[in-house]
Amino acid sequence: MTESAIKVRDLCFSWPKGESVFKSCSLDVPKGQFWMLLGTNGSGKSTLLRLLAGLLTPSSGEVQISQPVGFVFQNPDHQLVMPTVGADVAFGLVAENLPQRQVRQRVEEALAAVNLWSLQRRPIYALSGGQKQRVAIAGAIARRCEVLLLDEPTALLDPDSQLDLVKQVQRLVKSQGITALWVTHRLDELNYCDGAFLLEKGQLVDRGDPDRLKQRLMQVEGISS
Ligand SMILES: Nc1ncnc2c1ncn2[C@@H]1O[C@H](COP(=O)(O)OP(=O)(O)OP(=O)(O)O)[C@@H](O)[C@H]1O
Repeated sequence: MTESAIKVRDLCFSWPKGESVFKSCSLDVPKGQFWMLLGTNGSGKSTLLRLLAGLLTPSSGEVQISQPVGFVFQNPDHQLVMPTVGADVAFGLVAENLPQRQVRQRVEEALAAVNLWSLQRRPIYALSGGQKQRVAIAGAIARRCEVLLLDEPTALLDPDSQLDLVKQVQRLVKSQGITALWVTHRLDELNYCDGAFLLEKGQLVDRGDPDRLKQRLMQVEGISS
């Protein structure tokens, strides 16, 4: 049987004022695969990612996720904190207290993995939106993250950069054995993943083959292929 990097069982979650988001949600993401999470506005996609990352605590149920976990937000300006590319990736390693030489090596490897090695000294403000998202991903790779959670990482990117980023993550999953869960509204991004979940009002109503889910959503939205 395939090993799961993310395993959720009977997850329940309500906001403090009592608004229930998940009543009994269960899912598995196989290790080393790239899965996407789709659903209408307010269906609970971001809340689920935050529960998986441990940023929110379930009311009940179980979340098992391979550690360490990296999180990529919709807006990279909310997570890049240092003045230059190399310094930002290195900043994520501070807690590990590694020797300087090892930090440098990990930063260089991670930036090479996202094709940004030559921009190590570039100020963050001088990067495009897509390059900033790749710096955020490099931060997770430098920390040797087993799982990458990406919350609409292409929402603020132009169409070419959107597809570049999704292809980049597909390559990383294959080359580094990372498991990725990517939230999106864009059906063309489904062409790059191994599987997808469809969330409706906190319930997983479909899961599996991305092409089938794409067809289903195109019918709902009245788009012809
Ligand atoms: N901080 C919060 N406090 C209370 N309710 C919240 C909070 N954040 C989100 N919600 C509510 O939780 C539900 C799920 O929201 P969530 O942001 O997870 O949906 P989503 O599927 O990611 O939506 P979108 O596609 O619009 O980003 C919604 O009803 C939303 O109004």
